[in-house]
Amino acid sequence: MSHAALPSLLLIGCGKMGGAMLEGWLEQGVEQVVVVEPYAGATAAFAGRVTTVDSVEKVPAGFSPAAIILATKPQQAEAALPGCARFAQAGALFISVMAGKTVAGMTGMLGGDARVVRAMPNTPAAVRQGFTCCFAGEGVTTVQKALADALLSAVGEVAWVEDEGLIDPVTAVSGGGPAYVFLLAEVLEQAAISQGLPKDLARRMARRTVAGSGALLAASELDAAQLRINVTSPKGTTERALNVLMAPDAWPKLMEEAIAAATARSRELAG
Ligand SMILES: NC(=O)C1=CN([C@@H]2O[C@H](COP(=O)(O)OP(=O)(O)OC[C@H]3O[C@@H](n4cnc5c(N)ncnc54)[C@H](O)[C@@H]3O)[C@@H](O)[C@H]2O)C=CC1
Ligand SMILES: O=C(O)[C@@H]1CCC=N1
Repeated sequence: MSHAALPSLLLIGCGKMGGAMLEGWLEQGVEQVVVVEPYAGATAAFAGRVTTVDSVEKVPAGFSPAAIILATKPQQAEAALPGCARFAQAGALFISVMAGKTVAGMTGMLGGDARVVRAMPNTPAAVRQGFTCCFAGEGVTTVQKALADALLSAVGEVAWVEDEGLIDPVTAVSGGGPAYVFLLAEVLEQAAISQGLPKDLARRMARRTVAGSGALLAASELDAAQLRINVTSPKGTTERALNVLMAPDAWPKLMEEAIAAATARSRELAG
C-alpha cells in the first residue's frame, strides 16, 4: 500500500500553471501521476518522476485517477476535453484551472454528468505559496470537494466561493496577481537604473525588496496599509514617492481599471 500524501492524478497540459502545481504535488508525494502533454519540452523537467503521454487516448487503460486536472489554455479545451469523457463516465473528479471556462461549458464537452471543480490557482504554487479559489459544480461529492481542497492546499492557501461568477474577478486578482507583482519588480529595477544605480545592484535590490516585502506581509498580522505607513516617515522620502503613486489618477485608479479589464476578459473566455 502506498504512503503517498496525495492520490493518483491525471494532468492534462503541463505548461506554466500545470507544471507549477505538479512541482508542488511531487514535493508532497503523489501515488502516481500521468501527464498528457503534446509538447515534449514542457515535461522535460519531470522526466523520471511522472509518466508522460502525448494524447489522452494513450493514457494506460488501467489507470484510474482520483482527479483529472485540466490545465490547457482555454482555447485548447475543445481539442483536449472530449477525449476525457471516459473518465467522466467513471465518476472521476475534474479540476479545471482554465480561465473563463464555465462548469456548464466543460460538462458540455465532457458529458452531462461530469463532476467539475473550477479552481483558479497562481504560479507561486510552484513553491507551495499559491492561492487558489474554487467553485464546485453540481454533483461534486463532499469527498471529491475535500480531495480538491487537499490537492490545492498542498500548493498553498485555498478558498471556496458559492457563486461561479466570482471566479472571473478572482482570475483577475489572484490568478494574474503575480504578474503585477513581477511587473513591480521590473519597473522598480528600471527606476533604480534611471537614478544611476548599476544594473546588477538595481536588479538585486528590486527582487529582494519585492520578495522581502511579500515575506513580511505573509508573516505579519498588520494590514498592508499599516505596513506601508510603517515605512513612511512624515515629511520623509517615501512620502514624496507615495504622493506620486497614490495620486487620484495613479495606482488606485489604474489597478481598478486593470482588474476590471482582466475580469471582463475572463467573462469573454467563457464563450
Ligand atoms: N499561468 C498562470 O499564471 C495561470 C494560468 N491559469 C490557467 O492555466 C491554464 C494553462 O495556462 P499556462 O500554463 O499559462 O499555459 P501554457 O501554454 O504554459 O500551458 C498549456 C499546456 O497545455 C498543453 N496542451 C495543449 N493542447 C493540449 C492537449 N490537447 N492535451 C494536453 N495538453 C495540451 C500545451 O502544450 C502547454 O504545455 C490556462 O487555462 C490558464 O487560464 C490559471 C491560473 C494562473
Ligand atoms: O492570463 C491568463 O489568462 C491566466 C489566468 C490567470 C493568470 N493567467
